[in-house]
Amino acid sequence: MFKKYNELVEAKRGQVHLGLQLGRRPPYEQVSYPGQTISQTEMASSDLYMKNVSVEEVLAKIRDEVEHEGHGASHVFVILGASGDLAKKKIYPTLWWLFRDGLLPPKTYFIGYARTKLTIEDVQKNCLPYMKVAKEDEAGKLKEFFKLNDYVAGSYDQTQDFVKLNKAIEAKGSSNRLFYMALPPSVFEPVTLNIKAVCMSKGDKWTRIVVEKPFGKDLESSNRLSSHLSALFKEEELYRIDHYLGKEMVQNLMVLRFGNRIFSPIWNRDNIASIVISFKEPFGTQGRGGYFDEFGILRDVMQNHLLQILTLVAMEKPPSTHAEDIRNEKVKVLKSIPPPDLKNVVLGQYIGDPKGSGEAQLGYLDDPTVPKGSVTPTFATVALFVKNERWDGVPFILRCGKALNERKAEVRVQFKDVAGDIFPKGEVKRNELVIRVQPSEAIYMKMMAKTPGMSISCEESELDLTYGSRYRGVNMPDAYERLILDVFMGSQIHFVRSDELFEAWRIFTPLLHYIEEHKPKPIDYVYGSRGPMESDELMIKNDFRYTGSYKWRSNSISPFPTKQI
Ligand SMILES: NC(=O)C1=CN([C@@H]2O[C@H](COP(=O)(O)OP(=O)(O)OC[C@H]3O[C@@H](n4cnc5c(N)ncnc54)[C@H](OP(=O)(O)O)[C@@H]3O)[C@@H](O)[C@H]2O)C=CC1
Ligand SMILES: O=C1O[C@H](COP(=O)(O)O)[C@@H](O)[C@H](O)[C@H]1O
Repeated sequence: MFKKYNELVEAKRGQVHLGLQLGRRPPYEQVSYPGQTISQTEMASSDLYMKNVSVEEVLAKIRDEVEHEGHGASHVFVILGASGDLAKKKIYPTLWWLFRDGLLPPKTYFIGYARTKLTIEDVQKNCLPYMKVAKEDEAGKLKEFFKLNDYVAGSYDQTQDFVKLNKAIEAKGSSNRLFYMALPPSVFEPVTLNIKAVCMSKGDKWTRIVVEKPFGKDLESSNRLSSHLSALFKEEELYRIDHYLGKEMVQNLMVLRFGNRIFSPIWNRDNIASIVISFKEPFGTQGRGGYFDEFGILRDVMQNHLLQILTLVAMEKPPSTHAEDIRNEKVKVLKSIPPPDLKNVVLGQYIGDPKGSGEAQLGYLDDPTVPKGSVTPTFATVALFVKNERWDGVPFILRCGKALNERKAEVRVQFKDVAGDIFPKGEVKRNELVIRVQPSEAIYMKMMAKTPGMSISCEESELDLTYGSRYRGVNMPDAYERLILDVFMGSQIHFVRSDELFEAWRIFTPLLHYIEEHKPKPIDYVYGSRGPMESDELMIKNDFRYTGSYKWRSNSISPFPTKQI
């Protein structure tokens, strides 16, 4: 296990071009240059990097760590809200997968903390259904994992309970500390205050705080939370998770755009007509309408996941792949986006499908946890504009909804019509580059090709990079696995910085306040449909053409019959 973690650290260190900041990277000697200062690309841990320390100091620190290897823990991961839904469905399973695959640093311990009095056996029982344990092969390893777990029951606002938690952490020895806030936002403030007061790591060990969304409800509440957190912690100690940034195809956007010569010259308003970024889910609120109703689809998905994807699609090339360079570019894009005009907004709410079965028969308002007559949107399409030289006039259409016809998240870049078309009218269709985030990751470029054979007409075809066939058997880690590992390693590339958050709320707050004040009735759409027709109309108005003529033939079936010779 130890070996594997080191291999990963080494592999990541090899990717200096990916700008990863490592929490720890033995052995340093191979890459150090005595007398020189650690530079951005010769990174050590982010905290060391921030202090711009010399190589000699880094070496001394590493030697010290190696000397004390035998004693104490290296890391303690604290799950706050350990009795909750996120903890059992995502955080514990993710820690288990990382542990099972030998990707965690050696001597990592886990401590659950929540008000409910639980034993480790209870925690294990709660999480087991989500941990995907291969029964015979992994039973021993699972035992090992839970042996490294502890649980402390305590309140969120009593400092003496956090003193108890601190004692449990200290019992593991001197360690780096990660606190994962799997908690409702209502207790963020007392919990972070108590961590700062009594649970911070000592000496040269670091503390990192992972914060889950929602990061506020609007610009004002988000700013309040940001000021609270920044008064307690340094920005490099804060990891704001947007789990879409951990998805393979979202991470791939940087490589696709900046690692290919073919895209950069056409990635602009001269060539692109519109860009659609979609999120669709085929189920409704599933009895969690009470929670959802407070936020609605704009806060739940659009203001964070879709806007984050937009920034990666629209940003300029950063000077390097260092986290701060990337996040600077993302912020610049956000600063260029004015709040949406109401004429570019369609809001919907699902109603039951009388012909459907089970949950599909129930509309949003039939959920007993949803307040009567709620006008909270469960679907939204919003066209945004990036007012800069590259994108002026190009609509970025963000579209998301619950209880739709399929599960899908994708980016669809639609190019302009061919100028001076010489083919029969209507035959040539627009090119489209589709980046499918989920399910079944794929990138395909819809393009025109001559119809094979004697024909001289053209037809729609594709360049197809379907991951399932191109990368057969490759393990695709879950978004949380990548992101939690990044926290261990001190890489903030895939985390949201406070100024990104500020801009994201600045863009959406006027619309959110309008909805709260004026309560416009969302358009009904039937459970299991594509959403309101008005959304398609808004897309047409914003220069997205859907022809419905494209037919994809799976690449596993050859359309050409093999000739018998
Ligand atoms: N490598 C691969 O795996 C490949 C897979 N394919 C698959 O082939 C299928 C077709 O691909 P695709 O490009 O992308 O085909 P189309 O251009 O035919 O469809 C594009 C999308 O347009 C949307 N749409 C449907 N009706 C309307 C409408 N009236 N107005 C506006 N939009 C509409 C649909 O999405 P929505 O309902 O979300 O609006 C649809 O998915 C897909 O299932 C795709 O995944 C294609 C190529 C390669
Ligand atoms: O953040 C959220 O995301 C999920 C969808 O995540 P996915 O990885 O399954 O696509 C969504 O269901 C939830 O409402 C939202 O809060």
